[in-house]
Amino acid sequence: MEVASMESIGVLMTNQMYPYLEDQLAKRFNLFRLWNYPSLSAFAKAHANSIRAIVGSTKMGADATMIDSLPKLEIVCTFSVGLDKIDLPKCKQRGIPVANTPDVLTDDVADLAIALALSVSRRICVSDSFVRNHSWTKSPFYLTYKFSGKTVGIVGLGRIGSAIAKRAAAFGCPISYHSRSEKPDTGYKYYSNILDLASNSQILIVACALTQETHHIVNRQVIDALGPKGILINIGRGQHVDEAELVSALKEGRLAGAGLDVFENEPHVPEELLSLDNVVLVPHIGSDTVETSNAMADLVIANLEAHFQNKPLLTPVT
Ligand SMILES: O=CC(=O)O
Repeated sequence: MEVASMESIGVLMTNQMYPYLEDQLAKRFNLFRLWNYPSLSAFAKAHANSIRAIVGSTKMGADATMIDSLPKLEIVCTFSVGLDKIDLPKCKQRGIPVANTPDVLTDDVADLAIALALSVSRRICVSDSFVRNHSWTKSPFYLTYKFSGKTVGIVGLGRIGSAIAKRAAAFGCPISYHSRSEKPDTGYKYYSNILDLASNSQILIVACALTQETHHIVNRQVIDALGPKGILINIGRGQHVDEAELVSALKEGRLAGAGLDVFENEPHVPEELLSLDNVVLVPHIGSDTVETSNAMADLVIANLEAHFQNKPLLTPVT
């Protein structure tokens, strides 16, 4: 099928993501924007039979209700590596392939994990404010803590976890990890139990996928095992961490600090975190660079075009 003949194919974007992606989709397909409709049911009533593809994101994917309301749906693509907003069993049951955007974002997310670990350890954000608000003219900044050489524990040694490990190793950090199964030939120490990983780490970095098994994988026990000198970094999903427990631990000095890209109820962040000097908070920007966002958008388009040309998907979720 020629690219031009795809113009009649109905594609539903679930929410506003990235203008370049939206423009490219609109150029190639018959693009429907869900946010222009009062509700999914109002949209489905008008256009259910037109939609052959969904493009979702970390904010809104494709849940069972959406999938069930689109009888002609053939493929779900997500502008993300994470699949937690897609009902995968439902897609499987309907024989609907799913494609995400792995690999192209790995470097950025791993870079951010290290940036957060450095920022928390060295209090980069607080010391930046210290200069801006002229405090430096009155006193020197207080001493912070070293990052190089700290023991780093990684939860989830997939593509992103491995990229974080590589970077942390370059800082002279001994690396350990926890995952469902031991990975052969990594040279990193494996812990089958996250509590043991946390007890043996000074910095714990969450980099696994969000599933039922990993929901609140960082709970009070894990936080206490990491201990009052420990730092937690989360570039996975907010739901990996019991946020209420994290807030209490930080307030009570049972944890030294945290660097968070993700939150349980994004974009809402617990008020208590906002006044703490020992946390660095960023708005789920792990892959949000121009280069990577473009690459992710191109991958979404390439997967859709492959599907509608009966070619194999570039990055199918298996
Ligand atoms: O959170 C970002 C992603 O899943 O790509």
